[in-house]
Amino acid sequence: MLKIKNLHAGVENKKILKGINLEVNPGEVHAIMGPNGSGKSTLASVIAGKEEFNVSRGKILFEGEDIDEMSPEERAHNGIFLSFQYPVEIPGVSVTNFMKTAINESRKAKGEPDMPANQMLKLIREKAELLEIDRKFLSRSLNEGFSGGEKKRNEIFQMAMMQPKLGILDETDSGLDIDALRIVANGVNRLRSEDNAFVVITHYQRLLDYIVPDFVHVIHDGKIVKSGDKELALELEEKGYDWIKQEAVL
Ligand SMILES: Nc1ncnc2c1ncn2[C@@H]1O[C@H](COP(=O)(O)OP(=O)(O)OP(=O)(O)O)[C@@H](O)[C@H]1O
Repeated sequence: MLKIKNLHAGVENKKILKGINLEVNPGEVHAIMGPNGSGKSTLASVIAGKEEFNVSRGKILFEGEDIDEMSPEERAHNGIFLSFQYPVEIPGVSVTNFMKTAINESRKAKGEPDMPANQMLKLIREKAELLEIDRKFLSRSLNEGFSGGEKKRNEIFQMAMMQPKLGILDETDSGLDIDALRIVANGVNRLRSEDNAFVVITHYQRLLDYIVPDFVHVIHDGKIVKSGDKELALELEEKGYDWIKQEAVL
């Protein structure tokens, strides 16, 4: 689904990613960990197409297609979802209405008609139930006065509604408490299927007790320096990152 080959990217004169290789197949969950400032969020942003970053070398293929020229919106319409890409607060626009607009925009971009109202309602009900979201929450103004946990719930609800092929969750600086951790983990677990894939960027080994990843990768200084399974996350929890940094130098 996603193939990243020798990706080099940065901002202006600063090189941040220095040769990332990563392959994500349908049905897989990949966790990305690594010390502060190693390039994790940048990787998420570059996959999503955020314009402040430049790709200087390498390629990102999504379903076999080079996405370099695609705008963030086109990438989203093609099935790439990045959490918190649009953390906007819109007074007077409910969570539900925002989602209706987002879904119909995406359909319009693909040349499809608006989703019929009854189908939309069914989808909203189904996803709200799946994620145990209270009806009252759906009528609140988007992000206005949301607590950290409510923002997470909204984000996971957005992901559920958009039904992306690839969901990228950047949890590195989101200050997840135990409830938010469960919201994210349950959301991913319930949405996981053989047809979609998730990349979860996190500092929280604990999150990976709930979402069991197929692969764990460690980024250091813009490169993936170690990959393994969930045991690697436990090892990192125990030993920290120094041994990995030393291995990377050797
Ligand atoms: N827009 C930007 N302009 C300048 N430097 C940036 C920008 N975005 C990221 N960087 C720098 O690139 C490096 C990698 O940042 P990034 O946010 O990708 O790291 P991270 O691994 O996600 O870190 P953390 O774990 O602290 O969230 C850092 O040195 C950061 O200061």
